Amino acid sequence: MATIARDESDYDSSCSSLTVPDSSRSWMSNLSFGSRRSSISGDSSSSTYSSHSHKPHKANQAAWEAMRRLQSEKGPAGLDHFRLLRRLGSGDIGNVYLCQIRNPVVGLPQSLYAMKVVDREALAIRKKLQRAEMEKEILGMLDHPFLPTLYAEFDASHYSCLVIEFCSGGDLLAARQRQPTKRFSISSAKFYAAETLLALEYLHMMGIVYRDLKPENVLVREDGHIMLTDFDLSLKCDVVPKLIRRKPDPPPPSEPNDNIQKCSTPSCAIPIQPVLSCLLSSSLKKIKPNNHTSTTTITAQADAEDNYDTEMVAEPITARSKSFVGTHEYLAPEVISGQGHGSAVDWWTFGVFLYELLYGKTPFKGENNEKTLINILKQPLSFPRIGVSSSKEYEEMVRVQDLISRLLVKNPKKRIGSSKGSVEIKRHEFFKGVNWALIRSVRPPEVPSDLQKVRTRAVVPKLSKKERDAPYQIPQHFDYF
Ligand SMILES: Nc1ncnc2c1ncn2[C@@H]1O[C@H](COP(=O)(O)OP(=O)(O)OP(=O)(O)O)[C@@H](O)[C@H]1O
Repeated sequence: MATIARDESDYDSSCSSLTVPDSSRSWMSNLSFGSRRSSISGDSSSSTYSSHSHKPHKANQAAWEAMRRLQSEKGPAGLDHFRLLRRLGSGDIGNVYLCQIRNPVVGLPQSLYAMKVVDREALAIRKKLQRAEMEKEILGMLDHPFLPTLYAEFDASHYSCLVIEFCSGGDLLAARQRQPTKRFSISSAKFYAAETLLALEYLHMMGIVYRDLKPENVLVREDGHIMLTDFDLSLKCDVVPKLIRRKPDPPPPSEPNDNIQKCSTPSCAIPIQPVLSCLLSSSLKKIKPNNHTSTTTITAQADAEDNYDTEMVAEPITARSKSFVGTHEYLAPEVISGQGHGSAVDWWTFGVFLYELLYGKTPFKGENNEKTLINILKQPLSFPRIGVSSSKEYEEMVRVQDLISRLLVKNPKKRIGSSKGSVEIKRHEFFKGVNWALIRSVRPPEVPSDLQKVRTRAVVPKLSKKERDAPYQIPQHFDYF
């Protein structure tokens, strides 16, 4: 599905992007689409770039160590330190290449990296340079098992190069299409959705609204775990983490699907106690999410004295944007209507994503993009009938449909996750039993086999020997226009 990119506005003062709104909203007539579902965007940013030199959870990685040693021995990384092996893919703002360090440090295994190369001059002409800048800034902030590590970034001529983690397993769209029924089993969908939810949770805690969730943007690592990629449509905002004290969950209702409009937040939740000032405060350092376990740890702490649970909520609820960004089939109603949107768009797209993983299609797809958008605004949610093989599977299906129904609520204020973020969603019955802290140690539904890797290699275009051996490898073939 094609990403849609429109120059409109992110107008909230708490956001790092401020541009002039496009009042014409004539996007329907001038979009172009490739084989991937493309995204729509219109962001800008003037924020400063954060350091990416400290990545605690990557500290033991050979790829990280090799890069660190390269830089300590040869100085700042540059294009001549890398050999580009093949093109992995292209998107709206750049090409991504598989690459290696040219003369690797002796004793360290040769690691593979992905290098995203964007042509700054071409992007400036297309007024998309700020999208690339935003992506670079966000990548520099990330340190999470399900998000990419930025190993190095440098400019070469008018190209900007980002060296990030390479995922050998392709994306979740391709993985879904490889399934005999073109859809995942409930347990596989739960696994991928749970890891994706943790990635979104971390992003929201960092004040980043992702805005372009779709299976194409969820890559599969060599070990079968996921990596959410592509941040050029993301919105960066301030976030105020809070600790909430709430009574433990009541026993589950007998009919989980009986009232989809009912808020999943237990009515016994007590008022929010703001205890943390902002992301930059020193107090936050104690809880800054270096990985997905930190939230869980805090959430699990029970207040033994009065029987309340304490949980941390860091949802950027004040984020506001009027940009028309995303991918048609995944757009939230509030994005289409242009009324202004915030972090709840990610929970809408999470619902569409879960639906697509399970049913092999998105819920509101029409004959064309215009009809899709009308369906998103007007059509009630419905689920196709699919066969289940046991009563346990049937119950799982009821639970997941209930969760999707709560995510795909057209009014963003009534959508699950809109006020407390991921904690509300993680608490839903569908995810009961998921070990959030240890999910990265769970065996994934598929671990990309060697055969798959060979297949991937066969379909990505190879660079010529001359191109591979040339000392400077500034790519010549950007298909921007
Ligand atoms: N880390 C990675 N490992 C393997 N392949 C990757 C990696 N990053 C990107 N790719 C491949 O490159 C393609 C383009 O990358 P990406 O989506 O980041 O580009 P983009 O220009 O931002 O795209 P979009 O038009 O969606 O904004 C992806 O579809 C994917 O196939």
